[in-house]
Amino acid sequence: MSICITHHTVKDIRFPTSLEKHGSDAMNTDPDYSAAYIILYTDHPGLEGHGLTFTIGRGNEICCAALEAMVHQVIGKKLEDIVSEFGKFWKQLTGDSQIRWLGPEKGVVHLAAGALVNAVWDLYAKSERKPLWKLLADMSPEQMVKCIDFSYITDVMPPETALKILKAQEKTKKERIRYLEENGYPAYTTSTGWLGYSDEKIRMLCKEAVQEGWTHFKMKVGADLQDDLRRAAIIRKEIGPERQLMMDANQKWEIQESIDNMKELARFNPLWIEEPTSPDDILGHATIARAVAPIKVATGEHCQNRVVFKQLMQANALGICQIDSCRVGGVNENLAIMLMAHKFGIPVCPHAGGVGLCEYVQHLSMVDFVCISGSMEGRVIEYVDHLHEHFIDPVVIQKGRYMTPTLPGYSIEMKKTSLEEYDFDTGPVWKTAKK
Ligand SMILES: C[C@H](O)[C@@H](O)[C@@H](O)[C@H](O)C(=O)O
Ligand SMILES: [Mg+2]
Repeated sequence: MSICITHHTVKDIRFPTSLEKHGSDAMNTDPDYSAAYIILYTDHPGLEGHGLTFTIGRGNEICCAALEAMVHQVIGKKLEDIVSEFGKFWKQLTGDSQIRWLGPEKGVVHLAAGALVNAVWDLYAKSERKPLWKLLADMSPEQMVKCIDFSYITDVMPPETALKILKAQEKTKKERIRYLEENGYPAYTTSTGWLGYSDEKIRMLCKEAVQEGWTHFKMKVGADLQDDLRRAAIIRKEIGPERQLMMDANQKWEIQESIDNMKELARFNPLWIEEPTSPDDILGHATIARAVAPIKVATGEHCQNRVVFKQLMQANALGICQIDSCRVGGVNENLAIMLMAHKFGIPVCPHAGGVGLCEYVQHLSMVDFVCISGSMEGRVIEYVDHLHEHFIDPVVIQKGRYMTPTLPGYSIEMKKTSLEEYDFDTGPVWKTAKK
């Protein structure tokens, strides 16, 4: 079937999550979970590609403007022409000779590229009538390698090495697909530990989450050490010594401060410390990693692109690789990052604290399991319990595990009513709030 992308709509969608401090952390104290949202229409009525990139409020309109500036690259194109040379298309999109000056491959333009690229993948998966993870799982190693732009990473991951890894997993792929469909993929919850929540609320949410079968919990730290120690004690008491506790400082600390604070917090036996300091400080992360071991250093939600991931890995600075579905340029770049993580033996535990990110990243971890690492060992997908009701194909969690998505697409399409109500320009929710 030949499909042509004919036109598009970009929407500035925002949810007032800051009102109840959902999603709050030491750095981001009042996040309004937001999405620069794009719909690609085709010459087949009803067949659309949806994609979004996540921001936390003000500035979402800048991502929308970046999307408008780059969407010409897909309008009028045939889907089959894009996806048959997907890696080449990706390079052309992110390498636009004028827009590239705004990045390259970082910040607003790369966030927007993520939304656009993911919308094309959503359309591709819908046209093949498969959920995205299955579309990728069914690809041959050669086809998957063709989706990747290997620029700047061939010293670590040349296409031949990628092919070798994928071919090695090919033989046992079917067994893993079956296992995944029966058992789902392990997850952790962040929703019990947002920084703006009271001690009572945290205690209550932890009790509930233990009842629901969660085994891994993440808490926010970084605003005040004494508060962190008190809250960690509450959470550890509620979840007991066996369940895992992770900590996230959202870039708050200096290098020495990270080391000193983790010495104190180590008594609660955390599995990892996430984003202790600036996401750009590769050698700083390496220093922290050496000092706080065996506690691991996790980062990625603000990691600009595959090149920075590569250096974090080369510098032994990264213990947990937190890919993000739209911080980098979408599915294609994440395939490259997951391949590098596999080569370095680093578990991929995606970031999903935002709107739509759980819906997105579940597919990526499933592809990692089926095609790349072949393992769930030491791997958990983040889960946050917010805003899933706005999606047509929301995530399904059972006993602290993600169940495999079954509807065609990338699970990111929002309901029409939600897109209308939460539109920052015209939606009733914001008309009242702005008054
Ligand atoms: C502002 C956001 O909620 C962040 O706090 C969130 O993405 C967080 O860093 C996470 O790891 O989930
Ligand atoms: Mg985080």
